[in-house]
Amino acid sequence: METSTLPVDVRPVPWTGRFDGDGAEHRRWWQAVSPYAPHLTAPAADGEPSSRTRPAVVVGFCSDEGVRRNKGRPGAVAAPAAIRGALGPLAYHLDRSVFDAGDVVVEGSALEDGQQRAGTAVSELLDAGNLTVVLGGGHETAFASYLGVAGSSAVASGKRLGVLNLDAHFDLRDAAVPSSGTPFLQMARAEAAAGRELHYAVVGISEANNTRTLFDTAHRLGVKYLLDEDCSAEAVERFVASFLADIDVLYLTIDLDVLPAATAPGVSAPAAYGVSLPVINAICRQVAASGKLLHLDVAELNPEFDVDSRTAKVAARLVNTLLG
Ligand SMILES: N=CN[C@@H](CCC(=O)O)C(=O)O
Ligand SMILES: [Mn+2]
Ligand SMILES: [Mn+2]
Repeated sequence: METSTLPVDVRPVPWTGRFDGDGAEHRRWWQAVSPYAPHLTAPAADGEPSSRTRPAVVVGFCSDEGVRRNKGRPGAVAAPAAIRGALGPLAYHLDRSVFDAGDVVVEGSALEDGQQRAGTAVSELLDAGNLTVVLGGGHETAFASYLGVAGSSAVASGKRLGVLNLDAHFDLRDAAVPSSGTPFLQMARAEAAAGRELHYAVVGISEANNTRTLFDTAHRLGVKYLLDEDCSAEAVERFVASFLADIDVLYLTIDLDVLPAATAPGVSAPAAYGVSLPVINAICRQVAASGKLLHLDVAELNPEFDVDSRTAKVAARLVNTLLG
């Protein structure tokens, strides 16, 4: 049997959850997810599957080095296991297969090496016809995701990429070293080096938690954004529809600190205001229905501060919505 050659450090371990029976009518995520092997997800002979049905492959990115460098609260290194733990018991109503490719682990301060390896894994999985799902990690996960998406044949062949970030923060810091606060400026620079422009939009920006210099950078780069206080269901729907209209493929990144602290306490920087879960979930439905979703990631879960696993459960629910 063909085995995976992906550059992961930890092979997938069995998922767990409640057992109600073996039949499809009892199926939960833990019973549906299989370890990834390339031959299992090979594209059908009759062409490319739609993004609504193509197999999804989960990769963990175990890292909080970016949060540590950004002076935040470390702990996101344990998030991939916590999100899998919250997804496992959920009822499985999906029209697609889901595979687990294991984890890329950032050893010590070797963040850039981990981002490169995760990027290589994502590119390979995308080119094999899968929808890729990276479970971070601090928001330094986003640059690993970007490397994977930018290295895919979809983007190399000229499809217009959009990056949609659900986040209280721009993460456009101009810092000497990459961190969880820098990934989108890194992307803008990488896109410019490739002769392209970064199409970057953010929903949920907290004016009080982004300095003037971050707003200036956002304006200079042409970033589209909605402030948290302006996130009515209607405004968000219009904003996302207009962003989706001008791109071919979407990379969606969810920084869980976009949600109010009561909904998502388990993050490095909990939000005093935040965007409500129904609005964030509606974006996930809209994105899933668009058929443009190429890749997604979920970042910034910190299990050390996660009261009753609330934030992990929210992350699992959003992934379930996006893949369902
Ligand atoms: N990824 C996190 N980014 C935020 C964190 C803000 C904070 O710790 O207060 C940022 O750098 O702006
Ligand atoms: Mn962020
Ligand atoms: Mn944030």
